[in-house]
Amino acid sequence: MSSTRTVAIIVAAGQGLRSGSALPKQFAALAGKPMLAHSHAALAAHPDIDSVLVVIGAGQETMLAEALGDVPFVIGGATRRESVLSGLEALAADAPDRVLIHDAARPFLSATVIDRLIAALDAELGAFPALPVADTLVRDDGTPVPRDGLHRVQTPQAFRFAEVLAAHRTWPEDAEATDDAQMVARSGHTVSIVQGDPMLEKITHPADFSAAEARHAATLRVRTASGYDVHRLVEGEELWLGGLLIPHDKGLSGHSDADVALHAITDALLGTIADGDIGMHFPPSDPQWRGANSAQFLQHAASLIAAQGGIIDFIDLTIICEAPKIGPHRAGMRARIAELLRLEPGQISVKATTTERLGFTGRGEGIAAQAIATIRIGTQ
Ligand SMILES: Nc1ccn([C@@H]2O[C@H](COP(=O)(O)OP(=O)(O)OP(=O)(O)O)[C@@H](O)[C@H]2O)c(=O)n1
Ligand SMILES: C[C@](O)(CO)[C@H](O)COP(=O)(O)O
Repeated sequence: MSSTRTVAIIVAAGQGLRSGSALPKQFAALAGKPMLAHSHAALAAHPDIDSVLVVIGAGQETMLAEALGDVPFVIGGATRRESVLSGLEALAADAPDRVLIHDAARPFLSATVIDRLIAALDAELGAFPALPVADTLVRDDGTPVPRDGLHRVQTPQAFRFAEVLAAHRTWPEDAEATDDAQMVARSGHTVSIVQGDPMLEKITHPADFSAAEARHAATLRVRTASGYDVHRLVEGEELWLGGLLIPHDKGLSGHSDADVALHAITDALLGTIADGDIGMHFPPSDPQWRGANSAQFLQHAASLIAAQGGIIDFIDLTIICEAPKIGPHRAGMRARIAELLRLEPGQISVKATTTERLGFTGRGEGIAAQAIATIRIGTQ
């Protein structure tokens, strides 16, 4: 194990005014979680990064806690440069060897880019990712600007800690600097370029959100999983099925409301992320789930998928019973399940079959349900 200590700073103290977002953009939802949570997870999970410090604006503490829970943070300043300096100064008392400085506004950070930066730091004082300019460049009056050797600069930017701190501390107040690499370079140090990543595009304007969602969706892979459940039909119980209370002479019995259809879908969703089954998340032995509305089980499974950046594409549910007739309730079930999963009814299929009076369903002793869930999710 290396004795070199590397810390990451994420600057997230901006207001995101150009983004048109109701929340400061770094806390706005993107691909199922707050934008900041994406790069924080990537940095925190990297084996060469020892810790992550977030720099937020004054008054953004609650939004940070909602986005990431209890994580180390400091308060930044009125400009990006001031926010970076706040982060560096907070680390200075117990200075790491190396620091990566990253914009929260660049959410999709891969381990590969971090690897490239860390490798470059073995030989250089600093390194940053960049992409060559591919478009023709012109000035306002249409005069072409030669694009040879021009790059679009991204973050994280990686430095030996002492050098970047000194560059920030000595930077003239009135001098302009749009990133940290140019500050270190102007102190006379070599800062090298590593290959950037189109996924690291900065989110600045309103249209950047949908473009980022589309870039993220293109990286996802399809997964399917099935769920199956059975509950006993008894007299004296309400019948909850597919999220609806259905008039019937019997109801399903179980520890919760026994909505066998929602249970099958919940298990199918959990299956797509290989996260056990409904009994593991909501043990029948736990009294808090006695009589519980199964909608919360379904929504919990959906939230686990969203937390991994997954997208639910389709649910196919089959209810197996002799009675009640499902046809009259099909549209209501599709609408309710769609509402609970924040999908469109067109993404929910509800089918029903009898077993020709055979077996426990045929004798009306119970209802069975099976579901297949299809989602898209990242592979990392
Ligand atoms: N005072 C500031 C300003 C910006 N940033 C951070 O620097 C990154 C890049 O800045 P930018 O995209 O310009 O974000 P905002 O300043 O929030 O955007 P706007 O200028 O539209 O308000 C963002 O992660 C942002 O949160 C910061 O930490 N402190
Ligand atoms: C640091 C940066 O992301 C590198 O491209 C960029 O300079 C930030 O600029 P902003 O004007 O603070 O958004």
